[in-house]
Amino acid sequence: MVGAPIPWTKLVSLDNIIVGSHVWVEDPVLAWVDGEVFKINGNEVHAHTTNGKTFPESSHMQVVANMSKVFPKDTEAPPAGVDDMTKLSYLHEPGVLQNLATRYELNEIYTYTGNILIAVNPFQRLPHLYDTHIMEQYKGADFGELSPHVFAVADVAYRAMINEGKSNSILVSGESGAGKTETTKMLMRYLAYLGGRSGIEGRTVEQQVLEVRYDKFSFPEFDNYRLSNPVLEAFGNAKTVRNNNSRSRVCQINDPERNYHCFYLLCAAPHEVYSMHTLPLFGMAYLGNPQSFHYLNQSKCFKLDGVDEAQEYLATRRAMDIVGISEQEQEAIFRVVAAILHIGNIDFVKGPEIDSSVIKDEKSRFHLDMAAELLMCNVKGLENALIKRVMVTPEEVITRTLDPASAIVSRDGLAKTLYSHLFDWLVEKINISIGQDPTSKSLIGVLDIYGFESFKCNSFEQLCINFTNEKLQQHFNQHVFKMEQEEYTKEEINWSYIEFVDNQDVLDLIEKVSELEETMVCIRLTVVYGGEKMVHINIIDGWKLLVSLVYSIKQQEVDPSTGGFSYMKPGGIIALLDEACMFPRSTHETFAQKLYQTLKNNKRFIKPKLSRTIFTFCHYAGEVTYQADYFLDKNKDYVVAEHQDLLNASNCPFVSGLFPPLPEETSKSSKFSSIGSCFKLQLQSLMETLNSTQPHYIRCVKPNNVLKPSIFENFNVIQQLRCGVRVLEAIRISCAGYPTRRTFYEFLLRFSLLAPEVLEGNFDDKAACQKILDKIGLKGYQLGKSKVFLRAGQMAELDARRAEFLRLRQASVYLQSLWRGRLACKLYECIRREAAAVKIQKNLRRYFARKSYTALRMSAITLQTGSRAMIARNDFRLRKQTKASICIQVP
Ligand SMILES: Nc1ncnc2c1ncn2[C@@H]1O[C@H](COP(=O)(O)OP(=O)(O)OP(=O)(O)O)[C@@H](O)[C@H]1O
Repeated sequence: MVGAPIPWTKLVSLDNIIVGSHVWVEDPVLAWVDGEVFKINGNEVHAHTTNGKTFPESSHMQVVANMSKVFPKDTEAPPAGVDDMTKLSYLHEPGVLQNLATRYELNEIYTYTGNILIAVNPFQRLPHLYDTHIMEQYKGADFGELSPHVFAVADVAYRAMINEGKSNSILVSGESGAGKTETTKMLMRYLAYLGGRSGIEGRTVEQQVLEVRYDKFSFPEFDNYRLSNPVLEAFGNAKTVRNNNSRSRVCQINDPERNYHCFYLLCAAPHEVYSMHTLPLFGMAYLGNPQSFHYLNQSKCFKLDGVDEAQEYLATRRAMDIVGISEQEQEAIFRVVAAILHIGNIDFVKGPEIDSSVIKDEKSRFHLDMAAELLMCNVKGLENALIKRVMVTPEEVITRTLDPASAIVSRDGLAKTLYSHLFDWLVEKINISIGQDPTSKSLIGVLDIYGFESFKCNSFEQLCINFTNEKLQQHFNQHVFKMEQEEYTKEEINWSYIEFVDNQDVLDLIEKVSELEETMVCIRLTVVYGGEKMVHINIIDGWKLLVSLVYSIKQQEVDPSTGGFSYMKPGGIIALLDEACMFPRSTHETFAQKLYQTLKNNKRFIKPKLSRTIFTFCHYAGEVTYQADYFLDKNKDYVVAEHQDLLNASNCPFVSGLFPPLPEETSKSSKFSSIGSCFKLQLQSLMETLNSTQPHYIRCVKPNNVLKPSIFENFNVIQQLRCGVRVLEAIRISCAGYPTRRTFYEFLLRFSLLAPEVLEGNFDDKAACQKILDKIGLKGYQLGKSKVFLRAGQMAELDARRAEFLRLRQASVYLQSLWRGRLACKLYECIRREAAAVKIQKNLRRYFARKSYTALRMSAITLQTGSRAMIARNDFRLRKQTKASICIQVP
């Protein structure tokens, strides 16, 4: 189901933002800052934000934001973040950003969004993440059981291939420097580890795996394929700047770019190599200083920091040996490379006839001779192929001369043709050498592809790259949508009304074919125009689109904007471009006019005011303005018949093999084949391959532009999440359905306080969840087999209710505590008084007790004293009487 893009504001219900809510609000410096709402005035939300960076002197500030720009914050999110974005209570941009930033700070560079892996470039080696011990842990582990990792993705793909015999693909994307190549290497290494090391034909599995197939995108001009193999790297990679607006790199480069590495490698090749590989002509390929070649000295950048080109040359030769390129073939390859550089140094001056040219001087002639010798072709033939053209008309064969400017175009055309055929040969050779097992029914494809591009100046290359990304975006949308559906099916919930955003309209704008092309495989039309006969043959043949034009019409009579084919209803830009390319009088201006005229009512097409050659496409990732200036030249991939004949007749079997004779019909009539159409077909084929596989997505994110560790630039990352990495797109799709899922247990843990009675006695988790949701009166949610599925915004609603409940509880607890305090105070007063009374009583009692005791004691003592005195006196009297009687007796 297709619908309009869903704005974020709709995805998270805003009704639940109330005073006291914790929220995210937009910030000009940090993108998003968190805060607490203290006032709501209509649509205005007033919040205290924590914004140390904007106002370092005060950690708190107030902001007023529009309700639509305020998102709820999960105050209960784990401090270390969550390893899967779908575990976030609120799936929105600030939440996702915060989670990635938190994890990045802890060197947790991988995070899942469902099955998609997000890899944030650490810009520092983290060897502990990739050692054999870790590989062993991920081997066979369930997805999601261990921390997110590239190994987990590779493992799933590998298991699916081994256990179910399914083909799998892993799509790695991200902008330049985001870590795609590193990620791809890790994937390859892990797959090689899983595959063991039982080498086939003496090569290890790792060696074989690390040589990637590149049969789908074989235009070296486009940097949209990744080259892990050193051979392809040398021939298909060049140093580029981000704002790469150059034309085909072989003939023209911009400072500070470089041409393809192989040119510099050959210039730096050590002398002894030539003598070691002493094949007759190889010594001639010695080039010396790159500065002396026109194709290299247009830029002042000749060397790459830290790269020893002589060593690289030897490494490339060794890699060529490994992929089975013979010594003779290697020699021929480098002869062609050298010849291209010599061809670039051939200059022309005006010849004696009108509109003719001749070789400029002795120096140019030297380079002409060198080129002819290296290509092993006739020197006069080469000269003629550069300065003359043969016109074949039904009536006669006319030879016409070229002026110096046209001769230079012809020269550069020859150089480009040579290079592109050489590159195609290498791709083919390497693919054969990898040698897929013909009996194998399944594969794992790793696609490392350039991300969406939008520069100041965007040309045909950017259109092709963005076209690719539109295609992959559609594939991604459909895949994520499918995954969602699968989850819903698994949980047995109803999902019929889920919508997602489709970009088919942008794809139509680019690739839609004209109505005639759509319906016919072979069309032959004859139009009488200006009294002359014009035949347009359009053949769609499997993967190859050959557009042939045979005309004997007086060229000036053709309307350049329509080319006379006004009856053919054109489709998208590629069809319009092909049409323009077929007419000699088309210019970039007439092409742009045609676009304005044909696409003026298209919602995705904008004609900037006052512009004559600029047009804007509204891509899924944003608007991109293209300059039509070089579109026609860049789209034409024609092999000039003279060049074709010359090189086919070369005495070098390798060179002549690069230019096999063309089929009879084509050789006569076909001069132009469209890069755009070819690209479209290759892309179609790639999509078919991808559609036959189970895809896995890895999205690489570049956290900063200074390429340093521990720096997380919020705006930079948001931009990538929105456009390049498309994580937010996945989230959007997910938000269109039931973005929040919680297992019954998790749900009860969080929300049972809203209906504590459901937990009394023995209870069933699902029934308890149902009771809670019924009590709250939520509509539109679904209960699956193990999870509660909530619509966008419902989590916020539940949280708001929970927060309200918690606030009420908090308030009543506060009141209770206040009253308890007062009661306690009163009680204390009583106790204090009682204690005082008891103390007084005690003291009095003691006093009286003491007093009576003392009196009693004194009485007793008095009594004791009296009685003791009486006894003593009696005793004394007795003794005295006794003594007296003795005295009386004695005398
Ligand atoms: N997982 C990683 N661990 C450590 N460093 C990394 C990792 N990923 C990327 N890097 C660092 O980032 C740099 C750029 O990464 P890489 O070359 O893979 O980017 P890319 O996306 O392929 O860029 P381009 O498209 O320009 O080729 C690497 O040279 C490396 O220093």
